[in-house]
Amino acid sequence: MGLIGESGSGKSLTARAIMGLLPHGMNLNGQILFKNDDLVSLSAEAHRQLLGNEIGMIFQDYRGSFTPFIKIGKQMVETICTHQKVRKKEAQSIALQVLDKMGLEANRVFFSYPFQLSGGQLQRASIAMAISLKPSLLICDEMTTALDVMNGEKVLHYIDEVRRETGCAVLMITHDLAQAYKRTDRMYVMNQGEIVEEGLPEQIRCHHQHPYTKKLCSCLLALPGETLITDERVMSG
Ligand SMILES: Nc1ncnc2c1ncn2[C@@H]1O[C@H](COP(=O)(O)OP(=O)(O)OP(=O)(O)O)[C@@H](O)[C@H]1O
Repeated sequence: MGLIGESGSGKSLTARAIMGLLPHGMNLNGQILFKNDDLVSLSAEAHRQLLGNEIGMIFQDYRGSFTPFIKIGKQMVETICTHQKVRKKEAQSIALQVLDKMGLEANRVFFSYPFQLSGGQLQRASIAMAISLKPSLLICDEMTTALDVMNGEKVLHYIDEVRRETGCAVLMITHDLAQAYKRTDRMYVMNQGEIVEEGLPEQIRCHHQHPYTKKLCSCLLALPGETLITDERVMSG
């Protein structure tokens, strides 16, 4: 499922509300239905129990995903052991496998401190950690922003694979309309904290009703199309 909308429309706060991680002092009204629970009326402790195993999130700001002075592998193994009933050795093999799937040099990253990795490598390691727990709902908040196109595609492809394998739901929050059209089954458009339109990607793209969706989509359609390279341009180049 894709959630799109301009910067400041409330996408990340929606995700944080699902996680029970709203900034201190913010009030929450309404319902968030997840399986048989209304997350809004759960106690903080019961809500916390759902995080990791049931609901996982890949944050836009990946730098907070790891403690700076503990090696990536140790943190992954501890997280996997806390959430799943597996021994350290098995957790280590799960961690290495997912790091590898993210296109990383699994061994090197496993034995590195966070500061020894590039931003893109660290983001992929944080995605690996969230995915290794195989949550029922995976929230991806602008997760490919720190990645180059090739690694971004690799990660999105792997998340598709995980989705097919485990049947988990993926909530993809993105500014990238093309990515949302390509990767989601249903799209929701958010404006000033409210969902103003929803539908199949084709409906949102070609048969949208709301003026705000029209404005958003026109930005994509306004991208320059492919132009033929003329002999003249080749000669002058
Ligand atoms: N900690 C906070 N305290 C007060 N207001 C906040 C806080 N975090 C976000 N907001 C406000 O809530 C609104 C929605 O923010 P949110 O981060 O959900 O936007 P977004 O759609 O995810 O934007 P972006 O695409 O830029 O990440 C914004 O007006 C923002 O200024």
